Amino acid sequence: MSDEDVAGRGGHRLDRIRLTGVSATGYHGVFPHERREGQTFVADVVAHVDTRRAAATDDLAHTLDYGALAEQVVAVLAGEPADLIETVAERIAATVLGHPQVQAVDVAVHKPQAPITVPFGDVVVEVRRDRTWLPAAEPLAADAPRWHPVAGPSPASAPAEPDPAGEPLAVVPAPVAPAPVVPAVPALAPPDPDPLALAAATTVLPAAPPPADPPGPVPGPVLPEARPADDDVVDAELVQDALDAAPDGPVEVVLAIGSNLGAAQDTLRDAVADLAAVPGVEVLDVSALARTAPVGGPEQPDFLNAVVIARTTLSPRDLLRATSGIEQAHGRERQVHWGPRTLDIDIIVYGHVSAVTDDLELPHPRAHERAFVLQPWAQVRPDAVLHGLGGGPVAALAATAPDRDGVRWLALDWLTAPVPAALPDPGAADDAAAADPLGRLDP
Ligand SMILES: Nc1ncnc2c1ncn2[C@@H]1O[C@H](COP(=O)(O)OP(=O)(O)OP(=O)(O)O)[C@@H](O)[C@H]1O
Ligand SMILES: Nc1nc2c(c(=O)[nH]1)N=C(CO)CN2
Repeated sequence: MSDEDVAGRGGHRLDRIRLTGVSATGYHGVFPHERREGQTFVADVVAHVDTRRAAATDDLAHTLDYGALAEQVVAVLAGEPADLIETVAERIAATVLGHPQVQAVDVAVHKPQAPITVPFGDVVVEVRRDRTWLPAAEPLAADAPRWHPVAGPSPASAPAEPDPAGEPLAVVPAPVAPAPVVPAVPALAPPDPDPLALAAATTVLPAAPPPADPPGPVPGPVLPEARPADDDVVDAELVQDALDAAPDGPVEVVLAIGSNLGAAQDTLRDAVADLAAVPGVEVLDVSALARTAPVGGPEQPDFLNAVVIARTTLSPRDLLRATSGIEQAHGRERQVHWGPRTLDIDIIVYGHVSAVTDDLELPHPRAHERAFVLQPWAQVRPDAVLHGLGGGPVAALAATAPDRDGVRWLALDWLTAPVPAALPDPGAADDAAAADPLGRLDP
């Protein structure tokens, strides 16, 4: 199997969960006797994931449960027959990628009893698939039946029956209940009494059942949509995860907006209006405007930052699409990491959802250490609590954040007040702290 590293966001090597030698009797093969009699198939799986959150919390709910994974692999091996072990490998890869926290997967399917006419040790097909190089087969369906060589699919709950010839059925793969699926990363915080937030946490990322639970009706994996079997144009959009699911009801979200290029205050005002105009987004509150020293990146002008509290019925990823669209409409370019920008919109929290995926991380992974986010947030929601790793009461985090001294001033009426002459270029005057052009709040 490929031993090449898989890089996660930021270029770091992803961690690996390796499961080897999972075996089951399956009915794959092109020959009738293979379909009839079955043989042993063995699979090795390496899931490439970021295990830090699970390790930090020592919580199974934040990683891939290898027990559940093994059951899913067996269900594919012992499931619907395919002619080729290539197809079996793709099905396993698709099933493993159904776990949103898995960024890439290596699968090897061995067929040690393959009908080969010369002595041989093993024959194995190895594939690596990820979210850009997608599997070319369907994943295991949540309600996949076990396979019977004579009768075909049969409900997992049905007892073995004699076959028409009066003989007991020869080989019935072990009943495999659809494996419980570990959610992307469920909320770390205790359930929020706010029914909206709770709905978000439980609907978007359902909590994992405790490992000791007997197999029962559990939600299946969030799977790629069906596609024609021989469609070799693989559409990256087809792989979905829990962050694509719309919530049952409106969810409160916190968005951080920032700008340090062009007419920053006008841009931020427009951004608030643009957000309010997105169908499925209702702006509830907008914080004071902060003038902040740049954190990280090259030398650049001060930022203007604010926080928007909104309510949304969009899925987390649809919300990200909407915010990215607004950034682009305001001429956002990504040339320099943490470089100057006309408009930046970060999703700080989406209800109590916690998730780490390639394109969206919730809560925003750096929010807990950014006074330019925390101070405006605490100003508009003094009792807010940031959940997740490094979280805590927002006001307290703001008071200790490393960049707290860079938050120069806060202006309350920035949405309605005319833009003062001193403001168009936030980076122009370094003595802005002293010469507060709006003279409102002193942080
Ligand atoms: N919570 C989140 N909010 C917004 N973007 C996110 C989030 N989590 C992950 N991303 C991803 O981050 C990518 C890069 O975002 P962006 O260029 O705005 O980063 P940045 O603002 O320069 O840095 P930072 O993420 O540290 O604020 C986005 O395209 C998006 O897919
Ligand atoms: N003061 C300040 N510094 C930053 C900001 C920002 O909005 N304000 N955004 C960054 C990347 O999102 C990096 N650094």
